[in-house]
Amino acid sequence: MALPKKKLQGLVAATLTPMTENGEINFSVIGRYVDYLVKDQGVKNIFVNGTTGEGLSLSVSERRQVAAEWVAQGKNKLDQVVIHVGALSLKESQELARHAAEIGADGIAVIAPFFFKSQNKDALISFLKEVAAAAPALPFYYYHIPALTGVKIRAEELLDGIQDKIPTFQGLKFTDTDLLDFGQCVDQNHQRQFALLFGVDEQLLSALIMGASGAVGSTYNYLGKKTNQMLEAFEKKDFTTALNYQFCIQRFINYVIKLGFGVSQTKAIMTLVSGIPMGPPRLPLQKATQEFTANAEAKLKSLDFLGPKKGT
Ligand SMILES: CC(=O)N[C@@H]([C@@H](O)[C@H](O)[C@H](O)CO)[C@@H](O)CC(=O)C(=O)O
Repeated sequence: MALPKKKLQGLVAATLTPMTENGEINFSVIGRYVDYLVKDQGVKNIFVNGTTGEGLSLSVSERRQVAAEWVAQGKNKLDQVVIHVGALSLKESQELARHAAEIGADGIAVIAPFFFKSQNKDALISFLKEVAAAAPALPFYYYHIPALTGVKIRAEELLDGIQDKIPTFQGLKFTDTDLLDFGQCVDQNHQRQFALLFGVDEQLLSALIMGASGAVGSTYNYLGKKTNQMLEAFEKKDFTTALNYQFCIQRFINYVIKLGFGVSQTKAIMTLVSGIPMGPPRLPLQKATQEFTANAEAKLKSLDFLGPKKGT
């Protein structure tokens, strides 16, 4: 079994899937997107085809092409490319896992199936195990996001003994505000063998104190640099500075959440901040309004989050 080159840590940007105005995937900007993450945001790990990437709104063929493009464009630039391969169909998920291995991805992640839901931990692990087995040389991450899947099996319960069932298991992407559950995952992970990646950007500092090894999120696409400053202050045990950064990031996220915030709005903000066109989301999501974008821009400016504008 191949182990990861290095444990996944630090910031991981949950990438958006750029689209053209008529709803096709805009592969042509992915190279620029990689450079922007690395050079402007200091983010060298990505999580592709997840929630932010609208992975579950893409066809299997599109998911394969998007994954392949990110891996190709990220070669020698990015540290790790993790592909989300979760699907309602086990066969599709296995196909995507095999494909991720073929193209040279650094890991795969899987969400809990959310139409027919696993009723208990064993059922969920049986599903995850079958997917992981389709890519036996790739590190496997469970993507815990109960608010969207409706699968409420606690992560700490799932983690208990999981490597006996899934030998490639390498960690969790934990997108939930239940810090008791997250803390108990960290507590179990005393040998620090797993990457425990937190997914609620506005609460990252609390998770770092609990022992998160890194974070996967949508805002690291455009607030990666700011968040990296928070991580640096935390590493130096300068908790006052770290908290100031977290509060500043919270002011922005709190503001946009009140306006209505999701993938569509993230596409609008990323277009504004990076100058790279992300295009509209795919239905059933709807494009962010111009009013949202204008308000978000004013807030970014007032917080001094807008660097010099890039040419499009
Ligand atoms: C529900 C949701 O989309 N959560 C985001 C967060 O980054 C979120 O946008 C952020 O914390 C703002 O609330 C990520 O956890 C999602 C993510 O990493 C992904 O795209 O897979």
